[in-house]
Amino acid sequence: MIPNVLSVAGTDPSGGAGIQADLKAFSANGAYGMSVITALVAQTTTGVTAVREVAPEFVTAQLDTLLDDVRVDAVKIGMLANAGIIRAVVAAIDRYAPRHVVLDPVMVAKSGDRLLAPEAVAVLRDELLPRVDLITPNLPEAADLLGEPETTSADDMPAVAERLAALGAKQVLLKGGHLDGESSVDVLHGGGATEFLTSPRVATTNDHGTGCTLSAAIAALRPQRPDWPSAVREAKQYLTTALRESHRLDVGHGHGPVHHFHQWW
Ligand SMILES: Nc1ncnc2c1ncn2[C@@H]1O[C@H](COP(=O)(O)OP(=O)(O)OP(=O)(O)O)[C@@H](O)[C@H]1O
Ligand SMILES: Cc1ncc(CO)c(N)n1
Repeated sequence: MIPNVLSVAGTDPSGGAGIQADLKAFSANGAYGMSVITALVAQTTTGVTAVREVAPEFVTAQLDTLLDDVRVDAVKIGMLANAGIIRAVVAAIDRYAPRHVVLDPVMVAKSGDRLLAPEAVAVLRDELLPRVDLITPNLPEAADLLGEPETTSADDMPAVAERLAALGAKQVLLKGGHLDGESSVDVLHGGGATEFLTSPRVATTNDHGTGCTLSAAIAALRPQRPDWPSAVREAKQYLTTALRESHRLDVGHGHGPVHHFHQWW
């Protein structure tokens, strides 16, 4: 049976990040995609010009309407914008207890624009993080969640991932995309094990929405695979291929999107 996978996130009219990227990644990874929108974001490859946050009660209305009808096999949570929306999502998780939940703790867009109110970071850490199965922070997000300076070395990443696990996340995928080097290194920590996931760094400026794509691919694959490490490794391979194929796109003048490549297209 094809899994039903839900993205709870903000929008990107240019189709590279947020809900739009998630739905493409779900389809390409064999899932049926659904979405609950938390914020309308006027953004493209060059940055964000405006944000309209959805009222928390309307996020709840979308979640309840959907979850009362449809079985959801996995959820990917992205941009949440503010504390009210975080709490609406927390309440829905408590009510419906979805099977697999991935949290990409989106805080700042690649362009530097904030996508989460600074005072909401503590709410995300204390109320949402302990309720999810996997969190996928990049290095600046990890530093913000831990209230410590950002690491600049891959050697430090296992210890950072361990400190994040101590906040209550069952599995932590710490993304090293912001480090320099020949390889793009992530660390997966959970269930008492730590592993490095290393892929060749693709020389491209088409890196808008890489984090969204990775977490969405993980959510799509998890119901189809026996455990988190299998889903995460395959999703990382999917992202590397999507980055490699991105040169075939001509979208915008800034950080372009990745190509949600499928072998039969
Ligand atoms: N040039 C690249 N080549 C290969 N992999 C990359 C490259 N850039 C990023 N990655 C990988 O992409 C994933 C996302 O990493 P990153 O740390 O950039 O996340 P992010 O900042 O959340 O992304 P975004 O905010 O654009 O959605 C990680 O698995 C990282 O290793
Ligand atoms: C809606 C949305 N979510 C996440 C990101 C992070 O890339 C973005 N730019 N926009």
